[in-house]
Amino acid sequence: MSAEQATGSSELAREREHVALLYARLDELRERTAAQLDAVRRQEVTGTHQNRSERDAFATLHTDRLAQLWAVENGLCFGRLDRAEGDRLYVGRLGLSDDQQDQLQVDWRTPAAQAFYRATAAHPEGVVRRRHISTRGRVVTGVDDEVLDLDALSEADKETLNGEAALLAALAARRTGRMGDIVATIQAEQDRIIRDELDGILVVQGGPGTGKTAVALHRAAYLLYTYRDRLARRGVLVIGPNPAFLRYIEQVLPSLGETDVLLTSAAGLFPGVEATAEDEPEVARLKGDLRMVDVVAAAVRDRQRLPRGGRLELSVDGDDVVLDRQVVDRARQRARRSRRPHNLARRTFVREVVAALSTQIVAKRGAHLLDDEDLAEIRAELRTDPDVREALDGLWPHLTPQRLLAELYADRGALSRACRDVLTAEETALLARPSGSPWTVGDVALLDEAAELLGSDADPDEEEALRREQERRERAYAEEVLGVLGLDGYVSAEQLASRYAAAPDYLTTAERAAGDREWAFGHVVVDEAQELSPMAWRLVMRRCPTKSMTLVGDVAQTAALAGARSWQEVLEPHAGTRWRQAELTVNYRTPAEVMELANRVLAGLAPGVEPARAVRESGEPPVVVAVPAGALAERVAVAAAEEQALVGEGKVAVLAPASLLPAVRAAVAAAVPDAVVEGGPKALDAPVAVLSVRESKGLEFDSVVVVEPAGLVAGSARGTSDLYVALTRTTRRLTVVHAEPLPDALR
Ligand SMILES: Nc1ncnc2c1ncn2[C@@H]1O[C@H](COP(=O)(O)OP(=O)(O)OP(=O)(O)O)[C@@H](O)[C@H]1O
Repeated sequence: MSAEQATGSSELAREREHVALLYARLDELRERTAAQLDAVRRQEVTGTHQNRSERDAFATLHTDRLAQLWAVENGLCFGRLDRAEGDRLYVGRLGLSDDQQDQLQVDWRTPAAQAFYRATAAHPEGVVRRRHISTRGRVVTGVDDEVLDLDALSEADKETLNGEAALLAALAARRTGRMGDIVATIQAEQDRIIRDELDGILVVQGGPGTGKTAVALHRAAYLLYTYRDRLARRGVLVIGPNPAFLRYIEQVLPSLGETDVLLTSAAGLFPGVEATAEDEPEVARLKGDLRMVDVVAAAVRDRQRLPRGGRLELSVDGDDVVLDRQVVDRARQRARRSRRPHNLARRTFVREVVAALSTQIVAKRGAHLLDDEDLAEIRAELRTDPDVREALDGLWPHLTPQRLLAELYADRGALSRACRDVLTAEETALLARPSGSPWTVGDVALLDEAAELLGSDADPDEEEALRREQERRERAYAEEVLGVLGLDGYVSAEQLASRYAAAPDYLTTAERAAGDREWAFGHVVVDEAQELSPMAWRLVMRRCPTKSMTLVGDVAQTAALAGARSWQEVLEPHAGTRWRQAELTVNYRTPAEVMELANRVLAGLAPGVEPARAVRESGEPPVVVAVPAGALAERVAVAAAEEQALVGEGKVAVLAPASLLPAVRAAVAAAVPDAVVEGGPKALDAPVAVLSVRESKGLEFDSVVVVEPAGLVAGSARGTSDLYVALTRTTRRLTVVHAEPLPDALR
C-alpha cells in the first residue's frame, strides 16, 4: 500500500465514522417522532372541538416530520467544507444536531452551505477544501476533494487529496426512468438560480440538458425551506408538460424532504376536469389564442336571452301571466349592469322577473285584498313554480363552465354567434364537435376563463339553502356542547359555532389547493414553460396573484403552435418589463459528439441562440443508417434491439414522426418482447419505449433511435424544434435511421 492510499483509506475511515454517527442520530429522531405520533394518536378522541383540532394538527406535524426523516435515507450526508477558520461543516439533506445542540451537519439549503456549491479557487468564500462524500446505502464508498486554497492547506492535509470529480460520476450513471436529485453536485450557475429571491417572476432560459428541470425542483425545495412561513400555508404549484413527465420528476421533491407541493400538468389545472384528449395542432393553436377571451365572453352573453317569439305565457297556480320581451330585457339590463359574474347576476335577473310577474298576479287578485305577507308568499310561489323555473332557465340559465363550453361546441348556431366578428368561418368550424366529446388540454384554459365570467359553481339558491342548513347544524351542535360543559351563559352558541366554522381542516396544503380553483399559491414553478399558450398563461397568472414565479424553458424547443417564441412576448401582457431572466449554459446530459450534430439544427432554428456547452464526451459518435423506404420500420426495430443489448439495464427510446408511429410501434413490438410502444407513464419503466417527440419532452434515455428526421421536420410547423428535441434526449448513444434524404443540417 502506498502512502497516498494509506491516507486515502484513513480519510475514508474517518468519514465512515462520522456518517455512521449521523445515521444513528437519524434513527434516534425517527424513533422519537414515531413515539410522539403514537402518543398523540392514542389520546382520547373526546373533548372539545378545539382539543380535537389541536390533536389533529400535532398528528399532521409529526407525520410530516416522519415522512421527511424517511425521505433523506439515501445520501443523507454528501459533503464537507473545511473552512479557513479551521472548522469543518458537513452538508447534507437535512440539518442534524445532537442532544447538546452541537451541529452534526447543516441542511444544503442553509446560507452556510452555499459555499459548498459556489466556492471556486478564484473566489474561495473562506473554504480551504471541499470534500464530496459518496455513499451506497449507509456506507461511505469514496471521498473526493477539491482544494480551493492551496496556501491554507497544511503539509499533512495536502497529502490527503483524492481525485475524481463527483459530478462526472453522477452524469455517467445509467438512467433509471426517474429523475434523481442533484443536491450533491449542484453547479455554481445553477445554485445562483436556486437561491434567487422569492419575489417576482424569474425566467430561466437554457438549452437542452442544462438542468432546468433539476434547478426548478431544487429551487422549490429551497424556497419552501427558506420562506417556510410564507409558503407552507399557500403551497407551491409545479406545472409540467404531461403525466409521464410528472411521473419522471415526482420523486425528486419528496427526496428533498418537501411534501407541500402540488405537481400537475396543464391538463389538470382545472379542478374536477381531467383533460385526456389532444386537439389537432391547428385547433390547439386557436384555443390558445387570446381572441378566445372574446369568444368565451360572447358565449356567456349569448346565454342571457330574450323570449323567443317575443313573449312567454305561463300559468302560475291558476293565474295566467305573461313574460314579454320588454320585461325580460329590463331584467337583463339590470342584471348585466350589476357587473357581477353570470351566475351571481342571475339573482338580480330572477328578482326582477319575479317582481314583474308578481305585479301581474297582484293586479289580478286585487291589490287591496293583499298584505305584505301575501305578497311575499306570491313571490316564493313564483320562484318555485316549475313553469317559471323552466322559463328562467331558458332565459338566464345557471351555468357551469363545463356546460357552457360543451353546449357551445355542440351547437353550430351558438358557436357562430359567439365567434362572429372575432374568428373567421373556417376557424369557427374548427371548434365544432359533438356533445359528449372528452375534454382536451386546450379546453382547460377556456374552462377557467368561463369560470371567471360565470362565478361560483353552485346554484345560488342551493348554496344559500346549504349554508343555512350548515349553520343550523353548527348551532345545534354548539348548544349541545354548551349544555354538556355547563358553559351556558359564559359563551353563546353563536360564538362557539363560529369558532367551529373557522377551524382548519386537516388536509395538507397541496390537497386543499388541488380541489380549489380559486386557491392562490405562494409560488408557481412552470417547467417547459415555452409550451404554454397565451390563454394558458392567463390561467397560470390567476393561480398566483402575487406573481412569485419561476418559469423554466427553452424557446428553441417550442413544439406547440401557440407556444412561445420569446419570453418578452409571453410576459408582456402580465408583467410588462417587471421580470428577470437567468441563463443556464452547460449541458449535463448530451455528450459533445451528439451536440455537434444537434447544434447544426439549432443554428437553422434559432440563429441568435448560443448553444449550451456539453460538459463531457462519450467517445461514441452518432450512427446514421440509410435504408430503402420499405425497410424503415424493420431496421428501426433491429436498431432498438441492438441498443437494448448494448445499454443493458439502461433505457432506450425510439422517437418517430407521428405518421410513422403505427408502423414503427408494430415492428418494435414484434422484435423486442418487453418494449412499451405507447406513450404515458408506463413508458418510463420500459427498457425500450416508442414515443412521439412530444411524449419524450423533458425526458432522457441512455440510447435514442431517431426515426426519419425529414419526417419530423415536415410533421408540423415547429418540426425543426421537434428534431432538435429528439436529438438531445440521449445521455450516451444516438442512432439516426432514415429512408428519405436527411435534412440539410444533418448531412
Ligand atoms: N449539477 C448537476 N449534477 C448532476 N446532474 C445534473 C446536474 N445538473 C443537471 N444534471 C442532470 O442533467 C440531466 C438534464 O437535466 P434536466 O432534465 O433538468 O435538463 P433540462 O434543462 O430540463 O433539459 P430539457 O430542456 O432538455 O428537458 C439530468 O439527468 C440531470 O439530473
